Amino acid sequence: FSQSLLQTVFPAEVRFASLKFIHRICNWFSAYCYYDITEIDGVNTNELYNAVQLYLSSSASITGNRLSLTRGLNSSSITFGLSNNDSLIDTFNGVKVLWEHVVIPRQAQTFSWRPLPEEKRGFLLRAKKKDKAVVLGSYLDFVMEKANEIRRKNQDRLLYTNSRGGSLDSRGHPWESVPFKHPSTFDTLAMDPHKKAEIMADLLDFANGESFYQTTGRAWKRGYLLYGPPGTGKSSMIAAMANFLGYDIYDLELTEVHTNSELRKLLMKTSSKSIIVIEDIDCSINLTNRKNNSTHSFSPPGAGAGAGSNEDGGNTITLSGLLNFTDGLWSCCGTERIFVFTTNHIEKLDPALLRSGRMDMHIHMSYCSFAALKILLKNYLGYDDDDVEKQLLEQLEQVIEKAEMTPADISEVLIKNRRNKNKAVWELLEALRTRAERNDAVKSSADDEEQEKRALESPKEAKCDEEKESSG
Ligand SMILES: Nc1ncnc2c1ncn2[C@@H]1O[C@H](COP(=O)(O)OP(=O)(O)OP(=O)(O)O)[C@@H](O)[C@H]1O
Repeated sequence: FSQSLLQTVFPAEVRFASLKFIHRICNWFSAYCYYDITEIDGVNTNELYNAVQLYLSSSASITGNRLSLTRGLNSSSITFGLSNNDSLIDTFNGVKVLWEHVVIPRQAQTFSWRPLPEEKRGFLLRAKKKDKAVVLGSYLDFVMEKANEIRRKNQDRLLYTNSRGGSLDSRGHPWESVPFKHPSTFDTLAMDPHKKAEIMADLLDFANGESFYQTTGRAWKRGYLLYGPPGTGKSSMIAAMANFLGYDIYDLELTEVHTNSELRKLLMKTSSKSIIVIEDIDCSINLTNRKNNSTHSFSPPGAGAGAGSNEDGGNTITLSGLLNFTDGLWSCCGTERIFVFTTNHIEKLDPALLRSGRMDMHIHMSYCSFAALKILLKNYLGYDDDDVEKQLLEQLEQVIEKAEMTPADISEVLIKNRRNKNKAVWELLEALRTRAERNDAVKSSADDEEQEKRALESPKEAKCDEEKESSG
């Protein structure tokens, strides 16, 4: 009765104005301010809504009692989220804020050009008025940043390769991609633990070094040169680096790139937080010494003898083009990028590539050491130090260096007998011994040859010395 009386006595405009007035007074005295972050902002999806949802998924997974679980397309992990109309308190730099996930049914008659979700979703952020500056100034930026990080971690990373002959795909992109699923990690990588720790620390320093690179005025990039015999784990190391940092990999096939400008365009289309790899750099292009080549140009194998005459016109990549790719102004079109070159023959590389500052870290991937062998025994057979007889372990240690076997060779022996662990270790010892003996034999015959050569040369040398003395 009162409601209908009020409605007849007071017109709608008056009621609306008085409600607004009461609201304003309440707001005036309230210690809090509120922010609405709706899922759809007009007709566009609100990026901030998605970011908040992801950000809260990290805190909700720890503290929430009731969570909504989702798993996105192309993702291998489950994300947690706040349930409908649930709330959660978050703290940032000592400032407490409350997040509420508000979900209300959308009115059926709402008109829109595109189909809208049946529910109207949004986040309500409540903060103290005195903390308004912190919330608007840095908290929301922090939320966006954190969400990007989580998105990168959740999403499967991609392995890119440049398209054949520099052709573009349907989106006009020069890179083709597939999900990157290589299981290699620093735990599975067999190498000296100190070296491994050093590389991991270097990678972490790089990834967390934004302010360092900014204050020193250096481009935020780093170069690694991996060298060593085939099968020592260079590719596995690259995969481990990507898995460790959560970066995408761009596997650059240099033989498919014909000019320096093509190389630059490829670089421009790579994203930040990525590893750009050129494997077997000594085989990819004909890297002869610059001094021997007046045009400073190198043609991919099969590009023809006269290809070096015109930098961008012919089928030519120059060493300077490659160095510009990693070093010059173009290398900075994007941030947080790692360049990795691999080679089996470091001696074949042009000194310009090896000069200090060009490749920041040279990593020698060597034959399997005893420390690396222990990692392989653990990975393949589940053996710890105590599980292998002490004597057997000592025998392995004695021959491993002499045998000069790569981790790939050792893995083969272990895989073959992995159902019979004891047999696997004995067979490995046998293989190591055979290799060590063979290497000893080769070495001693090489020594003999050297001695014979010296003996043949020595009479000549003696004669020379005599002549020198007499003329002196
Ligand atoms: N250091 C290592 N730790 C663990 N596994 C290794 C290691 N080195 C080699 N392997 C094993 O051997 C296989 C071949 O290794 P990988 O391709 O990484 O060697 P590579 O040095 O890149 O060889 P290439 O120079 O021929 O490309 C890998 O699949 C891995 O299983």
